[in-house]
Amino acid sequence: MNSLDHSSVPPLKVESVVKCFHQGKTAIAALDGINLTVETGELVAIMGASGSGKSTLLHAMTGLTDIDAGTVSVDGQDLAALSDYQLTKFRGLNIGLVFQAFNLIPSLSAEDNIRLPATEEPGLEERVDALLERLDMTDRRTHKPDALSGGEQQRIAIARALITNPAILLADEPTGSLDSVSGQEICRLLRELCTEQKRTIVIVTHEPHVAMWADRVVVLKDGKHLAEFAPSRHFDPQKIASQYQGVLNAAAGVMA
Ligand SMILES: Nc1ncnc2c1ncn2[C@@H]1O[C@H](COP(=O)(O)OP(=O)(O)OP(=O)(O)O)[C@@H](O)[C@H]1O
Repeated sequence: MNSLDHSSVPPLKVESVVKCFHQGKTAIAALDGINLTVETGELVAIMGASGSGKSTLLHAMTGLTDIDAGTVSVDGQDLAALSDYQLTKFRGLNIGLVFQAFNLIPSLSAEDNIRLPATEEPGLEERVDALLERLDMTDRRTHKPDALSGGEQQRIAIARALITNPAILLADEPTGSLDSVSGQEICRLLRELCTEQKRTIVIVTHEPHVAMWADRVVVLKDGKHLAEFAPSRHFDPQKIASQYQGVLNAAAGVMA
C-alpha cells in the first residue's frame, strides 16, 4: 500500500484544552490546559496514573467530548467548528478508533467488518485486500469474529480503523484484552504502520511494554501535560518504566 500524503498541517493539534466535569458544586478539571501536536508518521503514547485525564483527552481528540476551552484540530479542521452531523461524518473519514474490546460486529465476517466504515467507491476492494494482506489476515477474511483469536480480532479492528485512510488512528489500551505475545504483535504492527506507511497513531496505555514502541511518551498528571520523553530505543519495558517513574519523581521533587 502506498504511503499516505497528508499535507504539512499536523494531523493532530490540541491547544490549551480544558474539560471540567461537575459533581454537585464541585468542578473537576479532567483536562487543564493541554497542548499536544502530533506529526505525520508519529506514534505517541499517552501515560499517566488512573484519573490523570488520558481517556478524557482521547475522547476530546475524537470530538466525542465537548471541551470547555481550547481547540482540537484534526488534519487542520477545528472539531468544534463542525455541526454534529458534519462531525460524525468527519470522524468517520478522518479518525480511526481502536478499542481494548475490539468492538467488531459478531454477525459480520472479518472482511465485512473492515468494509463497514467505508463508502462504496472505486478502489475499496483493493484497499480491503491490501489491508488484509498487510495485516496477515487474508486467509481469515471470511471468518466471523468468534472464530478469530483476540490478536486476530484486533488486527481486523485496526484494518477497519484504517479503511478510510484516516488522518489519525487513536487507540485506547489496544492490548488490554490480549495475552502478552499477541499484545506485542499488535504493538509491533502499529509501530510498522507508522514507519512504513506514515500513519499517525496515538495510544493511551498504562503499560511500559506498549509505550516502548512509541516515538514519544506524553505523561499526564491531574489533567496537565506533565512531561514527555523519547523511549530508549532498546525496546526494554523496564527502561521505559524507570524513565516514566523518573518523570513522576522529578515532578514530585523526589531525588533519584
Ligand atoms: N463523566 C464523568 N463525570 C465526572 N467525572 C469524570 C467523568 N469522566 C471522568 N471524570 C473524572 O475526570 C478525571 C479524569 O478521568 P479520565 O477517565 O480521563 O482518567 P484516566 O487517566 O483515563 O483514568 P484511567 O486510567 O483510570 O482510565 C478523573 O478525576 C475522573 O474521575
